[in-house]
Amino acid sequence: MAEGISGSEFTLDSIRKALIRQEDVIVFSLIERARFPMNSALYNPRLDLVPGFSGPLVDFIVKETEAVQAKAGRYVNPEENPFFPDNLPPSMIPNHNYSQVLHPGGASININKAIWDMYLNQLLPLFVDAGDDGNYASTAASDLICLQALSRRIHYGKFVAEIKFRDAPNDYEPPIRAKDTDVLMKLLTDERVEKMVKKRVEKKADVFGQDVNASNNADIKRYKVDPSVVARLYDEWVIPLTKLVEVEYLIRRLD
Ligand SMILES: O=C(O)C(=O)C[C@]1(C(=O)O)C=C[C@@H](O)C=C1
Repeated sequence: MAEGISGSEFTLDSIRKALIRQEDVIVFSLIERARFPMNSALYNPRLDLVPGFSGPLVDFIVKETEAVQAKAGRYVNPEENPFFPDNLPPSMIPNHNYSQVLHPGGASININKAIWDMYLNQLLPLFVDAGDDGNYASTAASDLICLQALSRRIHYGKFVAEIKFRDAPNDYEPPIRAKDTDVLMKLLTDERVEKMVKKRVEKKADVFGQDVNASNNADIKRYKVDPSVVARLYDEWVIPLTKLVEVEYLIRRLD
């Protein structure tokens, strides 16, 4: 299991380290997706490109990929949430013993629909060029890597919330019982950490995404993904959605 959750080392610090590591994956996955143009035919619900399947080609590719991964046990891992959870086949492999640190109510939280809409409708147009190069399958594979990385990071809010609850049950229990989401949101918010996260991801996009030039006269930096887009991704979507997952988790924590 990923760093931060494996039994003995379940602390806010170790979970934050896991979130920091996931930033690298998110930034690199966006850089990979930026190799392809928009390829909007992939997302068009009116182009029935696959005989017998009605819906956008990206849905077809993601559904089929998730089905294979489900059979290989991907969604038995409490860190993973599918984008198309209906009718997923069960795992065919022997169960791995994932440490069960979450409250059982956490399993029902899946906000992938919101992540999908944000990614396709708001984020993609900010960092890919217009155009169509016909590489639909590769583009969709890239999209899925981005989506899964974002989904894993945002749903990590369940683990963050669990540790915050365990660290201060007396603070959290009254607003949980009162179902007071505003108080819960205030309790779990750490503005200093949020500022640091946004600054760090912008820097990572700057370092990882620069076009590297062998000559020294690179006065003008060119980026594969604009660092300000990555900062905005975290500011407008990743952090708010992680907090939404945290609140959703806490509300169920005493059920
Ligand atoms: O690190 C935490 O304490 C978190 O809850 C995670 C996170 C984030 O999404 O980065 C969300 C809320 C906090 O205000 C700070 C950071």
